[in-house]
Amino acid sequence: MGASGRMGQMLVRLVDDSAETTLAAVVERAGHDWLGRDLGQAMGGAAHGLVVTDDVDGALAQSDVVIDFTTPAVSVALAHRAAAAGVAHVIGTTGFSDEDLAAIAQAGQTGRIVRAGNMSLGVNLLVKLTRQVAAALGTEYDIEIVEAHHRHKVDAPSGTALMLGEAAAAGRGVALDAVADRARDGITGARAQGAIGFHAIRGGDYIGEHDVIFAGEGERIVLRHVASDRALFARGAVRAAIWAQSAAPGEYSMLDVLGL
Ligand SMILES: NC(=O)C1=CN([C@@H]2O[C@H](COP(=O)(O)OP(=O)(O)OC[C@H]3O[C@@H](n4cnc5c(N)ncnc54)[C@H](OP(=O)(O)O)[C@@H]3O)[C@@H](O)[C@H]2O)C=CC1
Ligand SMILES: O=C(O)C1=N[C@H](C(=O)O)C[C@H](O)C1
Repeated sequence: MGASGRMGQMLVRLVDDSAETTLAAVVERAGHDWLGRDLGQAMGGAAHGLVVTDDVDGALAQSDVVIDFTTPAVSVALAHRAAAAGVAHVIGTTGFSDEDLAAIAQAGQTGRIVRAGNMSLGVNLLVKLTRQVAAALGTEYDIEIVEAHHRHKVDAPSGTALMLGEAAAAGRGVALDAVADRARDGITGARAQGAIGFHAIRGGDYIGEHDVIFAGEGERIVLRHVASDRALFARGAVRAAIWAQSAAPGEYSMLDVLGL
């Protein structure tokens, strides 16, 4: 789903190159200029043999799993269509509202869904570490999450930053919504003890960088992940797609896939 996108094109190459996977169909939005064209030629290379389509249900009928890095509205609708078709759904999309997440959870009652704001092993390990460090340190250590992404990214904080924030809040035994501080500007007053701050840098070609800072008196601990190749996320998504084949209905995360 979203074959022409930054992640979509990465996934096409990876699925084609893997001995464990076969690309069954490629979908783009109605009106897209790739529709009706050979996929390989649309990507600027040799003919592939698959034609890009906007027929979602036709594509699902030919597939065991759909990998989806698109937009929240597309992913929410697809979660229900994939569940109805008995097709597993790997969701990499970020920027969901609470209502979107509830709708995806509902689809996960009958469908098999793996959803993660970051599909990399390193970030999911960082999620575990963040929870541990937050649990070990008291609220005298201020938690700030700083993320940097390319200029085209449309959502903030990033899905990864929110995963890290959720982990930090869980480590402290609080709800993220109760402590998140997502926008500081002007005379904000002093920092509230226990707040978890979020900061988003957007520019150039950053692929994705995340720091979780625990700032105390006389010391700072910084947990950092730097993605230097987008293929990292695609590899995680393909791993999730294979894992989902043997999963029972439910909504899973990459922690489940990776056994973390
Ligand atoms: N979980 C993870 O590990 C990662 C998650 N992401 C997330 O994945 C999402 C996509 O990122 P990225 O690839 O950079 O974004 P892009 O904008 O490059 O790709 C999104 C693609 O989805 C297509 N699309 C839009 N609407 C539809 C539709 N109705 N049907 C089919 N395709 C559609 C877009 O087409 P068009 O442009 O023509 O509208 C575009 O090709 C973002 O939410 C991002 O945050 C990204 C990297 C890693
Ligand atoms: O939009 C991106 O590019 C990325 N999005 C994900 C996010 O929102 O965290 C994952 C990765 O950082 C790249």
